Amino acid sequence: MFVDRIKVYVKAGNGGNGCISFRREKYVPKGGPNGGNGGDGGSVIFVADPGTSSLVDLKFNQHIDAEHGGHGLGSDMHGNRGEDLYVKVPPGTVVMDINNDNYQICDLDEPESEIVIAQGGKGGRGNRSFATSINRVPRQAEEGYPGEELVLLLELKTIADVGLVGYPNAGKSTFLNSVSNSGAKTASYPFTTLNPIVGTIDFPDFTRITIADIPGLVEGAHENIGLGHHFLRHIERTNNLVYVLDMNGTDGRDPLDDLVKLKEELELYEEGLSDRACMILANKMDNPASEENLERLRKETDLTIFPVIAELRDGVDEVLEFLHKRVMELKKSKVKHVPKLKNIYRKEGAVVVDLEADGDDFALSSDDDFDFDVEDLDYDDFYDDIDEDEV
Ligand SMILES: Nc1nc2c(ncn2[C@@H]2O[C@H](COP(=O)(O)OP(=O)(O)OP(=O)(O)O)[C@@H](O)[C@H]2O)c(=O)[nH]1
Ligand SMILES: [Mg+2]
Repeated sequence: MFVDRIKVYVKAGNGGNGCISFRREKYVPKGGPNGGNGGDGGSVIFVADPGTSSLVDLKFNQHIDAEHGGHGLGSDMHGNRGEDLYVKVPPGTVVMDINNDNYQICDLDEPESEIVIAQGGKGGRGNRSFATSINRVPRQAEEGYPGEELVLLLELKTIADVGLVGYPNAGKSTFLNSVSNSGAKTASYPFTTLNPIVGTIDFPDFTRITIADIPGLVEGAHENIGLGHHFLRHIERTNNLVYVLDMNGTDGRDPLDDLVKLKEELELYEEGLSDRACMILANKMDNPASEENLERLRKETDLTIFPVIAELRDGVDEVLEFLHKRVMELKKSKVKHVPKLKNIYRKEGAVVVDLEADGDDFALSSDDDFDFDVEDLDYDDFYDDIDEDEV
């Protein structure tokens, strides 16, 4: 089973209570306070685990509770720290706070990234911690603080470089299987694929692209007809969309008509979504009617069209080459060059920051038009890297 939307209750551990206790020994009748502190409660931590592909390990309405901290004891014994609870979720999981208008707490879109979803409560201090020179016998201790508690909506939004969009039976899974080992089931009936399946393609230059087989769209998908939202959600995060058309026009369909309607569905779900279409995979070109449809299609659209017989792997390499190039170019343009700090010093009262980016040196001075206040800068991290004398 594949689950991509689930509600869970999350509760971090409470801190343990502090203890009130006094040293009592045979020859020490009036011993000092020795009540230990309570241990901190464990936190609930979500981890984006690449080995997890669906939220199926969690049950709807499941309670996810981290361990409480132990209470403090006499003889200065502190309570044990509650253990943190790590919960594996698939990369691409969006975490929302149900009690706060589905406010988005985080988006675990980076594999291996983790976030403390609910912070464990701090342990209370025992009476030993309250002793002062004035009050040597404090009869006072703190209770542990409660751990954070949340009701969450987890939603998985597939992350892939390319998304295959098409009507049921167009041949999306057949294509993906022909180029990757996705193992998507193919069959001659619609809705064979019910969940997004991501195939990975490795290239000889050690780059890789991922292609998601997004289940068949139907008219009205934007209104959630045919589980439309369930499918469309996974297109939101795919930067390159490929329209997969059945050029045969099986079941009385017309590929040109399909193209118009697919575009329409995307736009109705989210304005501008259809701008992400980068090509048309004109499939099932193994039929005489297909050639004629292809000619008509060429006149109707400016998108690059690749005629393909997915079933025979005919033409699929050209498609891969095109997608590979496109994805890599997009990725390259997104790389941010973070400037490297070389030096900070004062010059005539102004703070000057020397930076290096892309092999070029440049300097910023507080005399320049900064849109932040130099005094507000946190230099601590910078100072670690540079010579104290120069500052
Ligand atoms: N003639 C012909 N049939 C094809 C070709 N590619 C796929 N098919 C057939 O079309 C049918 C549907 O293929 P799928 O890959 O399951 O289609 P899909 O788009 O994944 O369909 P859903 O998962 O239902 O959305 C299967 O019977 C395939 O064998 C092709 O190039 N030529
Ligand atoms: Mg399929």
